[in-house]
Amino acid sequence: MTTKVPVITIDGPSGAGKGTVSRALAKKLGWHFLDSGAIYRSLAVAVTQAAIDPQDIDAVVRVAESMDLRFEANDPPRIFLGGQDISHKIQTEDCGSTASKIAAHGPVRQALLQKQRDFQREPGLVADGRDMGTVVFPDASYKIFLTASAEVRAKRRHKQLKEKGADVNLDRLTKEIEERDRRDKERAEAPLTVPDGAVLIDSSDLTIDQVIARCLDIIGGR
Ligand SMILES: Nc1ncnc2c1ncn2[C@@H]1O[C@H](COP(=O)(O)OP(=O)(O)OP(=O)(O)O)[C@@H](O)[C@H]1O
Ligand SMILES: Nc1ccn([C@@H]2O[C@H](COP(=O)(O)O)[C@@H](O)[C@H]2O)c(=O)n1
Repeated sequence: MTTKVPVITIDGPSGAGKGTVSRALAKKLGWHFLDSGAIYRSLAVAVTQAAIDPQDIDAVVRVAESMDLRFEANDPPRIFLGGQDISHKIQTEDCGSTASKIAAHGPVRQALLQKQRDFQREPGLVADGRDMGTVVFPDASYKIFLTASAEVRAKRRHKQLKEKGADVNLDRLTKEIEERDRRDKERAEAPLTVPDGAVLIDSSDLTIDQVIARCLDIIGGR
């Protein structure tokens, strides 16, 4: 008999707090954490560094299949591409935007599918992304859809980037995030949507700790 490794999926739009909450939950539970967006962002870095046209899907797929990614679960977590620390490079909105353009293509998503599923290891996994509950882990034990108003999400992202020393303009950032969300929702392949059976949490008026408490309630305080 095989025992299923439990998975909690947290999907939602940009800046809803998925990464923050997923990481905290994984730490509380002593489970693994998958930041699937970081995989798409790393591919965007790899494609840019190789001077490949993001529209050349065959070439992007080849990079996706061969890229050597390593995650280090430090605080903050670090990510290495072929030994190069790209943890800072993947954080820009430009990188998020390129990631979202290449993520719209089915063959690219297919090339990254197993890399994400490999994170499902004992004792459990908290997986953050856009299609965790719909495509990557459709049999997840618990599914959460975390959202917040577009205005709140843009302000959060603006504050986050400013704190990291980035020179960002709120109006421009709001437009870029709206454009990325629209692309993620409207694409034909694995669009961002509320998975069947997911519990919706709107974090617009909740603190990070309140969101974590709600998630723990949903999974029965495991
Ligand atoms: N409930 C909250 N209240 C206030 N700030 C929050 C809340 N949740 C998250 N934040 C802050 O918002 C910023 C974005 O959060 P986070 O990176 O977790 O979002 P995300 O959903 O993972 O976004 P993306 O999908 O674009 O990576 C962070 O600086 C985080 O600390
Ligand atoms: N499961 C996922 C995760 C991410 N993407 C795409 O990557 C972009 C960046 O993701 P972040 O969570 O790091 O902001 C995102 O906008 C999506 O286009 C995805 O398609 N599927």
